[in-house]
Amino acid sequence: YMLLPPLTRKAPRRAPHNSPARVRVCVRLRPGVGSGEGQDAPCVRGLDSRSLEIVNWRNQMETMKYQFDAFYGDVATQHDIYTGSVQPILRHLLEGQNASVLAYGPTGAGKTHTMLGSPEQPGVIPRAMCDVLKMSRDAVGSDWDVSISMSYLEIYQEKVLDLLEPSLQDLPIREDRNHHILVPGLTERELVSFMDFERHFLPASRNRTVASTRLNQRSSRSHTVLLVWMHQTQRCPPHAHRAAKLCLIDLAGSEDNRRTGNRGLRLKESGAINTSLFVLGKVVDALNQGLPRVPYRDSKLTRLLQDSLGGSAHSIVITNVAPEQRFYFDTLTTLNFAARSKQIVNKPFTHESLPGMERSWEPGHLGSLGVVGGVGASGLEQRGWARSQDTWVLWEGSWEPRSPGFQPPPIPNNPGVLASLPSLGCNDAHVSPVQITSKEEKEEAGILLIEKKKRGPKRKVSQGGPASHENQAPPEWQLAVRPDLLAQSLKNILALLNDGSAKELTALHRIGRKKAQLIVAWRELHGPFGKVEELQNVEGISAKQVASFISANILIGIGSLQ
Ligand SMILES: Nc1ncnc2c1ncn2[C@@H]1O[C@H](COP(=O)(O)OP(=O)(O)OP(=O)(O)O)[C@@H](O)[C@H]1O
Repeated sequence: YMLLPPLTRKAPRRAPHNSPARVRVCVRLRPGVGSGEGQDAPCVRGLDSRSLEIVNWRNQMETMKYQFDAFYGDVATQHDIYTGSVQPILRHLLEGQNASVLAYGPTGAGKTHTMLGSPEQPGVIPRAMCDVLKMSRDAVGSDWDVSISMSYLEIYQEKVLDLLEPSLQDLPIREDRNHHILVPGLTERELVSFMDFERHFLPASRNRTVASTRLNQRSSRSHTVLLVWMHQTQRCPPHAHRAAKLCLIDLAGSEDNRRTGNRGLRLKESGAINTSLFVLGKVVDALNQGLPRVPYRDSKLTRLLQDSLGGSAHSIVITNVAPEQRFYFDTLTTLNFAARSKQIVNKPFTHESLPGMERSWEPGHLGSLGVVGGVGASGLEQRGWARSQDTWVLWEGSWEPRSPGFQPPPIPNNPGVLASLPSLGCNDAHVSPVQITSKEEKEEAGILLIEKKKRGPKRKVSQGGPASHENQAPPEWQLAVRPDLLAQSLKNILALLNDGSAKELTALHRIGRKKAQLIVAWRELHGPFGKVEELQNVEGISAKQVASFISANILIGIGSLQ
């Protein structure tokens, strides 16, 4: 049963005709590491060739189901992934259309295995190179002359570094008048055979490895992009020319989103990784929903991919996840990220009602709401926004499971949110700096910014948290929820109030068994509620309690919005 209203779901939008191509998303589950006793039960289970479920074994009842374009279980081979999801898009290169393959997921989930593989189990990159080079050989004797070349770069801390020529640092990204994305100065090597490819690619990969030992795990903290160009020229007049680009990308580990207390370089790295991955999610979302604005320019990665994601390009994101229970939280976040524009088959649910503990976290569109959250057996997870001048931070955090009825403290909407979350007992906090400056972007993120001219002296904290939190709240800003989302949330709560059994009603915050019974009795006598506020007509429920009920169920953590 869906307990929290779908605060973050947007009305499905049909992509208009001629709209940019959809980005396909598939999930690959890596086999478990180790065997025998002590081995975790896997937290991810395949249901069919497109669906999977994730199980939190601390509470087996907490299960989420997702549907993607394809799901590859732990027995899937490199060949299965390649022929099932990658090879079909390569033929479009011959038509002069760009393509991209991105491996996404936390460290150790199998991105490099999927993209690169090993000599025994070659991955997407060597297989695609073989096919592309074969296409050029097959063209011999045809009307077209096909040539192949490659560039290899890394995006590290929002800087473009040339791996074929490591002395070239921080290259610019430009767009020509035909909207092709170029990296002036980037080294390009012509390839005739697979041996040529290995000759350039292997030492360049070592460049990356050398840097990683020096720069502390740089390999999983940078995005590596192999660009493969296919140029075709007609042998006979009019000697037409076609160019297509294939981008093969091993993304930085998505778990870097969730580092706590990072300082210095680590914090800078996290920020840069988060910016790119966060914007990538927004780009994929915008393309798949047919939104008029796609925020390619907001990160180096998406800017580089501007002509390879959307438009007439063909793209696939391979989301890698690990089965071990200890990666449950990473896996859940990764799947939620990947599922932003996918259908979530059902919402988190619990079969049993344990008053106050069965609230489940609503997954969905990151940042589409000021703060969302809910209490589940795995604790409480919340997301929110905070602002520091023109930089917004998106934060996420979780609290350990608490006693029934546990409410999170109010979260300050201020730039010090990173520092303050751990002190509030939030043990898995992380932030992602994002530039959100235009009104359009704020609306996209679901943020309504309310500028307050001046706030008076310290106000009372409204949700029972320590008063000191209020000291950290910014004097001039507060966040509110977009009215349409708010209306939708209220509608869903109303539906539950009108249709839920007494037991189901106790799943709502601030509704215990007694109040639930009062509501059901009132409903039987007077018929359904017209609006949530009418709860105050129920004898034994005051207007004040209704206000607190609404804010606890919709705006958990936004203490100032009352
Ligand atoms: N499908 C698979 N079958 C067998 N082994 C796998 C599979 N996927 C990953 N592995 C193994 O798991 C380990 C971690 O995988 P890998 O290095 O590809 O992760 P990653 O996501 O690229 O991590 P990082 O972000 O740190 O680079 C490696 O030893 C790899 O060989």
